[in-house]
Amino acid sequence: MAQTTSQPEIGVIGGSGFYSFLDDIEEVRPDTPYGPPSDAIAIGEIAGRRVAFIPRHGRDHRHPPHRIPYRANLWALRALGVRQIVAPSAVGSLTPDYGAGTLAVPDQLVDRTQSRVQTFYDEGAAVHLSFADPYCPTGRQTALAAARTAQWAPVDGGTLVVIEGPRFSTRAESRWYAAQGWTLIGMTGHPEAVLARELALCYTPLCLVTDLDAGIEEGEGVTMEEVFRVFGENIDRLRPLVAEVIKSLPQNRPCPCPHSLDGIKLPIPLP
Ligand SMILES: CSC[C@H]1O[C@H](OP(=O)(O)O)[C@H](O)[C@@H]1O
Ligand SMILES: Nc1ncnc2[nH]cnc12
Repeated sequence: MAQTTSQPEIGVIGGSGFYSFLDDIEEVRPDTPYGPPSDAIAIGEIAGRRVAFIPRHGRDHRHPPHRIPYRANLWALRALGVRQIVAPSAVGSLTPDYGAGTLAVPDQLVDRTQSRVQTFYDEGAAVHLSFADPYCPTGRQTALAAARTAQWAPVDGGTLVVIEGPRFSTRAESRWYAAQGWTLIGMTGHPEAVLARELALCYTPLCLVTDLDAGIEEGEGVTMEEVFRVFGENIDRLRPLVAEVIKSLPQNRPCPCPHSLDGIKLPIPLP
C-alpha cells in the first residue's frame, strides 16, 4: 500500500454533504486487500495534529450507503497511521425533541442492515469482539465538550438505528423504531463503527439531524434534497467543531479501544 511521509493519527470520515475538510493537503490513493477506498485520502494538519480525511460516499457521492467500501476505508486509514476516527454523519430524528440542526453523539447503535460485510475476520480463526459500547468513551466526551463550548447544546447519548437503505423508511418502520426508544436513524453507522473496533481504532460519531423521519413528522417524509439542504446550512458550523474535537482528542488514548484485540488470535496481521 502507498506510504506517505506524513503519518496521520486522526481520521475524519465525512458523510453526505461533507466532501472536503483540510487545507494544504497531500492526497494518497492507497490500495487495500479489500480494494480501493471510497476516494483519494487527503492528509493535512489541524493544530499540529496530522489528520486524514476521506469522504465515505466519494467526493461526488457515487457510493450509495450499502455499497460504500467500508472495509477498504478503515483498513487504509489504519495503514496510514490513523488510530482515532471522528465520523460526521447526516441523520434523521426519531423524536420531535431533536429538530433539524441538532447535534447528537449517540452511545448505542442498532444494526438493521442486511447486505453488508461487517468483519475483517472471515476465515482462519473466529474473532468475537465486545461491541457492547460501540463508540470510544473518550472520543464521545471530547466531542460533547467541544460541542458545548461551541454552543451546540449537543444531545449526549441515544441510539442510532442503521438501516440498509438506500430508501428511506416507511412510516410504520419509522414509528416502530421510535417505539423501541431509538432516537436517531441513518444508513452508514454500521458497519463503520464495528470495523473500526476490529482494527482497535477509536470511533466517535458526530450526528447532525437533518430531518424528522417519516413516522415522526406529519408531512411528506424525508427527501434527499432536504438532507443535503439542512446539512449544507450547518456545515460551516460543523467543520470548525470537527477541528476542535481533533485538537482536544488526547494523544495517549486512555480508553479501552487500543486493547480491543488484546489476547485474541487474529487470522490476519493488522496493517
Ligand atoms: C443523502 S440522504 C441519505 C444519506 O445521508 C446519510 O449519509 P451519511 O451518514 O454518510 O452522512 C445517510 O446515512 C444516507 O447515506
Ligand atoms: N431520515 C433518515 N433516514 C435514514 N438516513 C438518514 N440520513 C439523514 N436522514 C435520514
